Amino acid sequence: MPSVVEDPQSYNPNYTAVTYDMLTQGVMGNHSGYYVAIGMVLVCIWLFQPSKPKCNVSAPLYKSSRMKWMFNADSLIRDSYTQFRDCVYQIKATEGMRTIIPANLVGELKGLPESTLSAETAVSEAMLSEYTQLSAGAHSDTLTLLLKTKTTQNLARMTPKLKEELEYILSTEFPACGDWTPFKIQPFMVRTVSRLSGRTFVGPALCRTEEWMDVSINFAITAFIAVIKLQFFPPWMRPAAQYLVSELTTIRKDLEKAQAMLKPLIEERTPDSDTDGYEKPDDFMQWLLDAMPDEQKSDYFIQAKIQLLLSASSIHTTSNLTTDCIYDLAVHQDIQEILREEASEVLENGNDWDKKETMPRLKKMDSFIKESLRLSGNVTSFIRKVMKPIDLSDGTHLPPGTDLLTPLAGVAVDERFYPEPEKFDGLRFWKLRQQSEEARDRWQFTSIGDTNMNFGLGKHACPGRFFAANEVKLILAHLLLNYDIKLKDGEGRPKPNMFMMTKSPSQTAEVLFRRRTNT
Ligand code: HEM
Repeated sequence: MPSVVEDPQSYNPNYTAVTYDMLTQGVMGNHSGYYVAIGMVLVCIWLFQPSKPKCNVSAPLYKSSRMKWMFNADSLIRDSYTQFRDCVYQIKATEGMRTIIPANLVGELKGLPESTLSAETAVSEAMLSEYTQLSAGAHSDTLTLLLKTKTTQNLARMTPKLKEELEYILSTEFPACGDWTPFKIQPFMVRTVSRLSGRTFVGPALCRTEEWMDVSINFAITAFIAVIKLQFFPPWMRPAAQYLVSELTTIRKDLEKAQAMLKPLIEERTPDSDTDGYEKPDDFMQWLLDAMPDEQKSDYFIQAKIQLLLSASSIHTTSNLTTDCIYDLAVHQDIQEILREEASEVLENGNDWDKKETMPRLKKMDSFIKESLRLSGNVTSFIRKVMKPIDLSDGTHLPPGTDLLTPLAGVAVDERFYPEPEKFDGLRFWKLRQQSEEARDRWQFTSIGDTNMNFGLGKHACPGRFFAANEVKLILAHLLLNYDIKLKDGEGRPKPNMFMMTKSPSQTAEVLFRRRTNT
């Protein structure tokens, strides 16, 4: 069994990550013998339970075991895609039948309203929000709007603060690297991204505290374990079985802890907000406070929940990608110098982080990050539930209740969209952008499209992707300007871990860093 499992994330099942160790520890607690016995019975019930009621989609079924869906969804999607790449097909997943929509038809769906094709219902069902509370509910729109407006528009202004945070964590938690030094980068990246994001989300007073980092990092992990445990019980047993899932209590306690940490900070802010000369703090906590109706401004529970959902959506997704980028830099030595040169040119005197044009000018870096995400990103995308009947142009009828996904891992290696798809070409998207005036603004890391679904599609496409791009570029540029990176002698690129539809970079691999002397 691998010692690590998955990627983390948000209240979208496409992103949740836990280690196998965490999972087994979480599942067994201190009564391992007892839980192993119960666990084995449940696994057997679950593995052999009859298929869920079939939905009436007339589309071929790709036959595969549930174990493959659990432990090897990446190959499952790639293999099934090879067979059916331009047709609608179905896969029996752990939670029932999933209808897979090919890239050539997804365009017909991405603009449909929530009342016809729902992302919220699909995510809520997949994350068992009824039990786990993993949903912003009525506040989803506010969260998304603030990410699209305040967070994205203020990126350049926030970047020097993030850089300050990055330098601080490097000086306190990164080795000196006078000579080549092995370092486990994944756990460091989780803490770094949590700190940098925290600086924008809750401000400097809270983001450096271990208590805040602990809840903001672990909320997604605890929730993911809770979902997995609950999934072992058939739906009719869950109202009772929820009391056996200790993580649900941990989730409630984490929300209470977050609320207790946020309350004094919010209280400090509210009375002064209208006073002359009072300078409002510049963070998501304040933007949210300003956006909330008066009667909810002192609802600390809502603020805690939104903050933890924000952390759950952002920390592990972004840290996974940054870790994958480091692994790719370690493998592809030649690209390090190219990206370093670009970074020194763009940052001229090293202090231009607050200029709006700085990040967009890191075009080769942008391409490199997108290529890493193409080959290491999620397995599926566009999780949706059909609410009203839909007829596709190929004649497929999708009745209400149908659960949809797109085969991201297959599309990402389709040679029609990405020539020499298995080859890692850090400048792939940069070269495409050079081809014409029209292509200049396409193929960006944050661009989305029917063959480019790492951030989803349509109204629910990831609103945090510009923030993520900013963070990853900042971290990589800073590391490249200050360190050389390579694999340990005789080792290849660290293998990713697969668990329950999610893929995440190795959490235990070490790569070598050496401080550059000319900086
Ligand atoms: C590399 C990093 C990231 C990846 C790969 C990623 C990926 C995704 C994907 C695939 C979706 C679902 C889109 C859909 O169903 O159409 C999504 C939704 C979302 N993401 Fe991200 N994300 C990342 C970073 C972030 C960050 C940094 C934030 C917050 C600052 C964030 C906040 C959200 C939110 C709030 C949603 C739900 C949007 C909605 O349902 O309307 N994500 N993300």
